[in-house]
Amino acid sequence: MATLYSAQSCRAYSSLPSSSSLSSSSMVGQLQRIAVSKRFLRAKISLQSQTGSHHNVVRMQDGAVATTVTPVENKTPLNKLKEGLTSVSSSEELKVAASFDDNENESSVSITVVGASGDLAKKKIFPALFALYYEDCLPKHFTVYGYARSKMTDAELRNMVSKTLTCRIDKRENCGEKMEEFLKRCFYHSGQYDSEKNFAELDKKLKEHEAGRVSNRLFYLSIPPNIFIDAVKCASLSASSGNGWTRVIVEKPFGRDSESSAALTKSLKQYLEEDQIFRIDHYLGKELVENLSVLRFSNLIFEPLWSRQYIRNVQLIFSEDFGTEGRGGYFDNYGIIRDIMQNHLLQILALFAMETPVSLDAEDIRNEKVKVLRSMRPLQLEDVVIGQYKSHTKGGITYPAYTDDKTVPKGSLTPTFAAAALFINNARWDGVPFLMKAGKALHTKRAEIRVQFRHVPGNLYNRNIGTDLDRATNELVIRVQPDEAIYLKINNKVPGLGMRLDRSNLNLHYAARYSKEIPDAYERLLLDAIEGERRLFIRSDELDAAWSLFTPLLKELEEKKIIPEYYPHGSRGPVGAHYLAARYNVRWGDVGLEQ
Ligand SMILES: NC(=O)C1=CN([C@@H]2O[C@H](COP(=O)(O)OP(=O)(O)OC[C@H]3O[C@@H](n4cnc5c(N)ncnc54)[C@H](OP(=O)(O)O)[C@@H]3O)[C@@H](O)[C@H]2O)C=CC1
Ligand SMILES: O=C1O[C@H](COP(=O)(O)O)[C@@H](O)[C@H](O)[C@H]1O
Repeated sequence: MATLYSAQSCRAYSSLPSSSSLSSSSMVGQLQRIAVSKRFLRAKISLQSQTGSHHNVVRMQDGAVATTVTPVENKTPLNKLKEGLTSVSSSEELKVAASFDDNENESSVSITVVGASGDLAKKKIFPALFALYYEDCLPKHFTVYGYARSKMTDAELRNMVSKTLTCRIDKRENCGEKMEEFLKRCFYHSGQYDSEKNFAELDKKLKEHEAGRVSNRLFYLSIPPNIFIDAVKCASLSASSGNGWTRVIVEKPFGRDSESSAALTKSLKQYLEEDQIFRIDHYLGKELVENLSVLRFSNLIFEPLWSRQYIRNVQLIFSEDFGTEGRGGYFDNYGIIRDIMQNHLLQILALFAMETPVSLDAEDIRNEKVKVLRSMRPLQLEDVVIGQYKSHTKGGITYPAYTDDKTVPKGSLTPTFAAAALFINNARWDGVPFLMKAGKALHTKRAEIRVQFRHVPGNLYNRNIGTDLDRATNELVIRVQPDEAIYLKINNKVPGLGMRLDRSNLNLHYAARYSKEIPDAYERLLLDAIEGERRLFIRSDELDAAWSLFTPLLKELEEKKIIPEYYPHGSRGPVGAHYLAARYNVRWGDVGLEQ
């Protein structure tokens, strides 16, 4: 099957044929297509000399070729491409007089991982940067700096990082060599997070690497939230770029309620403009979450069904089969509602439920998402069930309770499980329950979106289905992880002379359909931040709206000291979740024989 549009890997575009100037008639369609799908464009921009100037050529995966017009100084290639595209009119002869390569050669990107000695940096950020390097997605002149208080030499940082780098299963070619090359571009600077002097030293080192080129700087704050502002202040005052862009990726948690989140935003904005702040929610970078809009907006069969008219309920389910394990100190201050629901699941909900955006531009999409969030009613206590895992012995092994974690205060009431019913009070979704369920130390690790459709009115085959009409409900399942898949449960005739129906799956199983390994969410998001693409990052008004929904509930839970329902480590979680769903006439789709 042919692949439509856009490159999936930067690497696939590294060698492009020469192209001469192209006429508008052949180009306009292609340019429009690039314009509408520019977010998906991961095409390598090839720079070719033509009559003394330089000509920018982009080849789409389906072989289409497009050229772009003069870029603007000091922009990343993708932005330059966007700039070029918007200035093309349908009647124009596309003559290109651009010089991307000069800009490319003159600009550099320095990525500083603040908190480089930490868990997230080792587990996710350095491996994602390497994967981008391996895929030729990083700019020609880039440098990675680790920054933390721990004392380390460059060699020690490289040694630490090298232990976490992996090669793609489908691309082992030259991987060792690439790792060596990547590690040579990694450096370390030890400093305090609240020391302008230490950041000024970093600035000096960055300048040496930038060697007089336009300097673009990305700071990834991979540190505990209580030191975000110190680090932002020092980075901004002492180490921001003098002639290029400076961007800061901020990790969650973005506060713990409306007030603290607003205070964080206010403090960040003392040092940064909103468009420099990239609030990361790594679930938005997951492949199947990214695909949600494609599925809905580019297939005729789904969009007409996407409303209260046909959808009975939507379920957003997150479960982990391990406990807080070492992160109990952090977790106890937040709990599962803040850790997973208020951000990851709510973001998926907003993307799922939004109206068709004007375009795929970041602001158009975020405008629609924020409308969904603002149309929702804040959660009430009766809409929620909370739980906490207790110790459980199985097969001679004893699994600890949440409160057995030494970093968790004894008697903590922090929920490690929650189920909630949310409603969107707009014309499309009025009355449709959006049920969320999130938990740690459950029986399985999974994240999925389940869409249960209404029963077929006057179904001719009701007799063959039996009394339990729920068993015949069409259900669309988007399995975000693991083993990514999209499947649709349909009723089907069991082959044979009789008339017996069963429920079968139309199944798009990614491992069977696509040979390419799925990139980690952090790869996509880091690349977006480098390219200045904000679509998958949280805007401050989205964040405010998200906190408004959860803050009253969180306060009430804490003030009233609501006792969670205890569930055994490794179980399916509290039964209360089933009663909650039943109140809205819903059965959780992940429970039962066939899932
Ligand atoms: N780990 C994960 O899976 C996830 C993490 N996050 C978020 O990412 C950020 C980083 O997480 P993670 O790597 O786990 O964090 P860590 O606790 O590992 O902290 C990162 C680094 O920050 C420094 N640090 C830790 N505590 C303090 C402190 N009290 N004061 C000053 N410096 C401190 C340490 O470096 P040094 O001592 O060398 O200065 C440490 O190596 C956090 O905001 C977290 O909430 C988000 C999603 C998942
Ligand atoms: O943000 C978080 O996400 C992880 C789960 O991420 P995943 O990509 O592994 O599904 C979760 O374990 C952690 O508690 C939370 O802070």
